[in-house]
Formats: sequence, structure tokens, C-alpha cells
Amino acid sequence: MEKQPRLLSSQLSLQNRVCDVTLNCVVLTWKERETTKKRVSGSFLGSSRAAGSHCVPVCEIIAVQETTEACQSNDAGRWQMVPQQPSESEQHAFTVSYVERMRGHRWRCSEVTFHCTDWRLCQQWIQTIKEQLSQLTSRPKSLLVYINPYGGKQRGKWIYEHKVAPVFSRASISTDVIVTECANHARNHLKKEADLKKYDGVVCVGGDGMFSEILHGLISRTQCDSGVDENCAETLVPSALRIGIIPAGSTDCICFATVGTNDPVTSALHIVIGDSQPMDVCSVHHNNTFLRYSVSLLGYGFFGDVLTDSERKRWMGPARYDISGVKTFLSHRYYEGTISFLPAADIFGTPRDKIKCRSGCSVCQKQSTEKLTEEEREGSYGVWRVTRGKFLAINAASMSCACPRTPKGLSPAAHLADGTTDLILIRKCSRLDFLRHLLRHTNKDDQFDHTFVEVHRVQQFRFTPKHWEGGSELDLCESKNRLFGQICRQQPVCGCAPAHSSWNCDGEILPQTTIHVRVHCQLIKLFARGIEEKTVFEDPYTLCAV
Ligand SMILES: CCCCCCCCCCCCC/C=C/[C@@H](O)[C@H](COP(=O)(O)O)NC(C)=O
Ligand SMILES: Nc1ncnc2c1ncn2[C@@H]1O[C@H](COP(=O)(O)OP(=O)(O)O)[C@@H](O)[C@H]1O
Ligand SMILES: [Ca+2]
Repeated sequence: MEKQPRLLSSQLSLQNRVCDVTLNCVVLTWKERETTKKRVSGSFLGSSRAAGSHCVPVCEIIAVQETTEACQSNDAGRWQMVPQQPSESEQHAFTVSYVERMRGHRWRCSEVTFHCTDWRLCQQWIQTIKEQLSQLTSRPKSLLVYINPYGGKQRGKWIYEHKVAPVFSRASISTDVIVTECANHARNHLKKEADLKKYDGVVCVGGDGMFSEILHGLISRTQCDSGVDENCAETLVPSALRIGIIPAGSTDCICFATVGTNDPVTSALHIVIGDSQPMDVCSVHHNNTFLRYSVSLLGYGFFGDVLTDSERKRWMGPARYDISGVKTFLSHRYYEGTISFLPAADIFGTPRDKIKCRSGCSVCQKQSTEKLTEEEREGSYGVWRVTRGKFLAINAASMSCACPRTPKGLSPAAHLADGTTDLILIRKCSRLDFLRHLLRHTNKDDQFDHTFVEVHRVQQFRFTPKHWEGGSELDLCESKNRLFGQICRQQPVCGCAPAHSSWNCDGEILPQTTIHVRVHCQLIKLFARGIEEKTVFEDPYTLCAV
């Protein structure tokens, strides 16, 4: 690796130990000197322990500031913060805040304070680090924040104020904060009112449902500003603003699958350092009319029924999904219908190839327009296929959907930004077999390795429930109500299960069941970087070589 020219190199003291501190354009390093009883900067230092070496990439420095010391004031004996004055006899200090990697993909904001006797040297260090940081143009300076005070365990406001705002303030990011007053407040504000020119990004504090509001507001606003009709456009215009997710919901699967954990401080740090992760968005249509967007799970049957039942139990908080999950499993309902899908070509890999989408994923990078050759693009269009049957569940996972309930996800090899979704068809089978399949989401076994499970990587798909085939939605609603409707819905013991389920679209119930879904490759960007490989945090010092 090419050596970078040094910008600064000094002997500074750190916790009364002498350190060689060096800054180049890429990294800040400090290494303890292996000496005992050495006089540095006018003060005696105690015996040093084994020399420790530290290395922080400049792009992971959050901020630098002159250090103030807590001194007791003479009069009332109270503690006050006083800035250090330029005087030859005193020590001067600056503190660097930086990202430190913990277990389980969590990040923390760590600090290191260097002391020196020379005030000018101290200022030179502060200035030089600040200049380096100012060259990192992908970092946001101004953010629009929406907080759902009722998401998850209703701790959104507390999480933002105590865990996130201090990190933003340390990084000198200015924020406008809106605490939502009702559902769709954030979506409508973004769509119609917000002055988006003022911001470098939008942050949502809440769960997958709250993220969905932000996603809809931002995409609709961008299409509206560009004169694009969401109902019929094959190509949508990507938004210039990135979205940050501070997890404070019930499932938090989008945060988990894009960051590797659902930890608010980690997400705040990914925002501060200006990470960028492109993401696919599915548009869902009914009879050529746009319904909704989805980025994680579109689920009919099992996941639709779980969501419908859990909405009545919102007061239970996140536990509602477990209760509704067991109830839905026991009801063992299946639904008939026809699925047609446009498979993605081989270059997109398959849902069973075990190539996981990780930070800097080569499969996803290949899909960014410049990198796909004309030949590959031509070859990526397949032929529509059709399949009918009785299904316990139909799931389309546009990303792995990894979350604490299923750490490997509904489709472990799905990609965040490859322009495809993994269509999982679970046909009618015994309760025991379905349970085996569900349990495989929580262990190492392959959940697709069952005779009643099929999985296809697709670019588009359509679904029509059986009883609606050939008729209009209205006619069928009426006939369904007349034929079985209320009686069967309320008393499923009669053995005549309802003919249709609902679509769970990223945690929202869709009013229609006949849908056409199209994947829009990399339509939005998040303040994230995808899940990091273990090696990144096992060996963070490889960069020290530069
Ligand atoms: C018996 C063992 C059962 C294990 C089965 C695995 C279940 C895995 C559930 C994964 C769901 C991931 C898809 C995420 C969907 C969210 O958008 C949605 C809404 O989440 P939110 O309430 O907004 O956080 N949550 C649900 C459960 O539908
Ligand atoms: N102030 C509010 N009052 C009521 N509902 C809200 C409010 N703000 C947002 N919502 C809605 O709450 C729903 C659930 O929010 P979310 O943050 O995803 O939490 P959870 O993960 O617990 O479902 C979302 O669909 C969102 O539209
Ligand atoms: Ca995808």
C-alpha cells in the first residue's frame, strides 16, 4: 500500500504516558513509548506498561475539540467548566471522538485526550484534524428528524434525546426535530410541506412502519417534483436525500438488515460519518394504480394474518407479534391463488447460493448501471412463469429481513441493492412440517430445503387470489360477503376458512389482494454501509500500514 505523507507527527502525552501521535490523510495513530520515568512536556510520567498502538481512520473520527477541565472555583466551592488559557506553565489538551467497534456490529463513540505544553501545537492539531474532517463531503450537516413517540416500547423520544442528540451535537450537525402527532404526519409533511433544500438527510426514530412513512413521503415528493406519475412509471427518480433509521420500533428489521444490529447509537454514528447504502424498493400496484412501496417483506397468508391479528393488540407492544404468531400458526389457514413472476437471470445469483449481502457487496455493486454490460443487461430479462396452488404463505423478501426474531433472515442470501426480490412460496403442508420450516428460521438448517417450499429470485411478480380470478374486486368482495364472509371470518370452526388473506407490506396491511410488484433497483440510499464482515472489527489496525 502506498505510504501517505504525514500531516503532523508529535510526542504528546496521554494519561501521563508519552505517545508518538501521527496524522496523515487516512489515519490518526498513536503509540505509547516503551520507556520508564521519562520527562515529557515538563512533567514526570510514571512507569509505562507494554506499548499500545491505536489507529483510527480519519473517516471514522467524529469530532475534535479543545479540552476544558473541571476546576473548582474559589468562591462557592462549586464545579465549573473553564476553558484552558494559553500559558506556558499549563498543559493544553484536545479530545478526539471516534468510532469504536464493539461486539455484534455495535459501534460506540470513544474519546482520547492528548496533552501538550505548547498551546500553538495543540491548536495546530485541532486545526489540522478539523481541516481533514471538512474534506469529508459525504457527511451530513443538517438533518430533518421525525420521532414516532408511540413506536415499539414508546421510548422513541427518550432514545433520541439521550442517545442520539448528544452524538449529533458532538458532530456539529444541526437538526430540525418533529415529534409526530398522528399516523401519516411524517409522510404528509415530507410529501407536501418540508423545505427539503435545507437538509442533507432525513432521520426517522421508530420502527419499520415509521421508516415506511419516511420512504413514502420522500419517494412521492421526488416523483412529484420531477413530474413522474407513480401509477405508471417504469422508472422512478431516485431521491437525493439519504434516510437514517434510529431503531425504536417492534421489529426494526430494516435497520438490523442494513447495519447488523438495532442499536440507536450505532445508527447515529453511521449517520454522522455519512455512510451510504443504496437499497431496492418494490412498488406495489393494483389494476395499474400505485398502492404502496416495500423494502423488506411483502407477505400474504401467514405474515399477512399475523399482522392483521397483531394490529388489534398494539397495546401489548412488540410481544403482540409473538402472540399473533402462535395464534396464526395454530389456525393453519391456506389460501389459493395464482402467482406469475419474471425470474432474474443467473448473473443475479440465487436465493440458495449462500452468498450473503455484506458491506461493499460485489453482487449489488454489479447492478449499478455503469457496471453492467449491454450483454448482461439484455440477458437479465427472463420469461414470465406461472404457478398456481394452495399456499400457507407467499413472501417476497427484497432484503434478508434479518432481525432478532430470525438473525439470518427470511431469505438469508437476499441482496439489499441488486434490483431483485426473493419470492418464497410455502405450499399447503402439515402443521408439523410448517413448524419445522418456521423453526429453521432460528437455527442453521436451510429453511428452503423442504418439498413444500419454493424460492425464486425475481424482478417482478403478480398475485391473484383464486376467488377473484376473472372478476372485479368489488364484485368479489360482495359475493364473498354473501357466500361465506362474516360467518366464516368470525367462526372459522365451521371448517370453511376465509378465501383470502391480506398482504403485509413492510408492516402495513394492503387493502387489495390482487397485486403487481416491480423492483426498482437502488431507488433510495440509507445512512448505513451494510453488515460488516467480521474481519473489519477483528483486525481494525490493518489500515495502520498506510
Ligand atoms: C416458531 C418460530 C418462529 C420464527 C419465525 C420467524 C419470524 C420472523 C419474522 C420476521 C419478520 C421480518 C419482516 C419484517 C416485517 C416488519 O415490517 C413488520 C412491521 O414491523 P414494525 O412493527 O413496524 O417494527 N413486522 C412483522 C412481524 O410483520
Ligand atoms: N404520533 C403518532 N401517533 C400514532 N401513530 C403514529 C404516530 N406517528 C407514527 N405513527 C404510526 O405508528 C405506526 C407504527 O410505528 P412504528 O414506529 O413502526 O412502531 P412499531 O415498530 O411498534 O410498529 C406506523 O405505521 C406509523 O405510521
Ligand atoms: Ca434486493
